[in-house]
Amino acid sequence: MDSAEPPYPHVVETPHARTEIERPMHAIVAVKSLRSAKSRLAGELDADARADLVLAMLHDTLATVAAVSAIDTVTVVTPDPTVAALAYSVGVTVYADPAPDISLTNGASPRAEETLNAALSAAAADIRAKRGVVDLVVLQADLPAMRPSELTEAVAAARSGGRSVVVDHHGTGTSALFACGESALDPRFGPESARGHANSGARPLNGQWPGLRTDVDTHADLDTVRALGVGPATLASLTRLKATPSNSR
Ligand SMILES: Nc1nc2c(ncn2[C@@H]2O[C@H](COP(=O)(O)OP(=O)(O)OP(=O)(O)O)[C@@H](O)[C@H]2O)c(=O)[nH]1
Ligand SMILES: C=C(OP(=O)(O)O)C(=O)O
Repeated sequence: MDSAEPPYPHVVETPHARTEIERPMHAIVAVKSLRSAKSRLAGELDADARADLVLAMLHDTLATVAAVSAIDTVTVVTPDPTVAALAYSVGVTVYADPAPDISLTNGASPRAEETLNAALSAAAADIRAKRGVVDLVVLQADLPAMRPSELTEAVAAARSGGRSVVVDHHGTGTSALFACGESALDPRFGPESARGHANSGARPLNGQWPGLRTDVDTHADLDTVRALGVGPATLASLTRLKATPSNSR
């Protein structure tokens, strides 16, 4: 981020004219246990550094979502008490990640994406059981360069109906999955999820949304979001990481 810029240029409320027929939109953000988070960065960052970065990116992602008036509420689904504490501290609802149903996996350990998709489906069902037919968006938790204007535009495009997907910057993953109206969420996160969502009927959304499309899994992704400009929590975390000799690149 250019030091001449204001500290958090992307958290500026974006104007959104709510029409009478619009349903409330609820965001769901999943975060796994900090102990196992960001394993693809394990070669360069130790567990404490990865946890610090995950919390910082979550903080910035939630701040951006909070600045989008088209999104009414946010639920963080997580089994992790530290993540839950952060979510509570910024006024977000927490849905405790249900334990994986081993009976569905014949007693074998479920694959990572099975537990993620099960957690997302359970959170979505809980929200709709409590609030009726509402529009839903699952957002990645690691979108530190996302701007409110990008998310506002994506929400507007998704409102035209059904299930839709924001494909990530690699073209293979999913940054956001929308389920509007009566549509089931039917999450298919995991490897090649962009194709999984499109093949199951989700409409890919078009838009110049580099921040929204850049979730962070690798050091190359970190370089990309740095170049786009990250929020203050992520910037501070990256500064702390740089200051730790064992984590320098
Ligand atoms: N609540 C919940 N969130 C999950 C689960 N599995 C993954 N997630 C979250 O879903 C998002 C994408 O998950 P992954 O790409 O598998 O995990 P990651 O920590 O981002 O990165 P890697 O460990 O490198 O795969 C991240 O925000 C994860 O924290 C789960 O079982 N429960
Ligand atoms: C799980 C996904 O995200 P990631 O890029 O973090 O693996 C996905 O895109 O479906």
